[in-house]
Amino acid sequence: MDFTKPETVLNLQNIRDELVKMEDSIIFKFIERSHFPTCPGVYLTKNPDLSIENFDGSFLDWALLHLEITHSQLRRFESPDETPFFPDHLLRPILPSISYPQVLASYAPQVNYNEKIKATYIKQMVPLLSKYDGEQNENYGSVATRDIECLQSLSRRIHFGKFVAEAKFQNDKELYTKLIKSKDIDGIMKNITNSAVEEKILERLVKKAEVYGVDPTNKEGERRITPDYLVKIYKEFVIPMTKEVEVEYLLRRLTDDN
Ligand SMILES: C=C(O[C@@H]1C=C(C(=O)O)C=C[C@H]1O)C(=O)O
Repeated sequence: MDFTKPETVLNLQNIRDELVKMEDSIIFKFIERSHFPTCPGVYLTKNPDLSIENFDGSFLDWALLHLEITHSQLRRFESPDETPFFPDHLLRPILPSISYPQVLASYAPQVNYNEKIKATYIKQMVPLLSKYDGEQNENYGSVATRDIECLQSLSRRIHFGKFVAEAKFQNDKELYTKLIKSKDIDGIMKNITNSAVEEKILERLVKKAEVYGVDPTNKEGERRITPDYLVKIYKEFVIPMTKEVEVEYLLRRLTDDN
């Protein structure tokens, strides 16, 4: 997929192929996170054991914010497939700007699910991915960097729903215009859903987890990335949030004459 070539971007099969490629990246980042315990202190705002001057968020928030500031100067967030967690803190790139052809509606950057993605990752995914429940202060930096890798991959995957939605809108403007005009959210959700594609994704994840996720060195009682965990994460969190992004993007689509 080449974001300078719109015809490659809005081809639904190309988009689906891209989502398949992201599975491997997400699984390998989950495996990296699985080497550490839950480390709840990383996510605690105003953690008394980890006070950060002039900052009242969590250690993870501080690390993610400062990485995004640097990445914004490297032009990361000019790319249409990147959605920042701290959009109000970005800086201008030090590299020359790339004028990507407009593929998505002008409001696309405002469709930002990262707060929900972060909350879901911390509350629902970390307990499944981490090796055991507990602290490991000496690894706070490693845990935060692994979490950021997971969050950025999950964010890119879920916000790819904007490309899926635009492709589906272009493929059937009449249907979606009618549904959007009548604010038929259930109708939009029903029509963007492709259960066969979802089923195929979950079946493939089981196979990949069996191949990639098994760690023979795991001690008794320690968790590891099992096929069930991966399927649960995708089925209950990743796919539903991707579809929410699709619906939110489509609901505003008639406000833009792109
Ligand atoms: C991404 C798509 O839209 C929906 C979301 C999917 C997902 O998040 O994996 C898969 C199929 C659809 O229900 C698609 O149609 O490919």
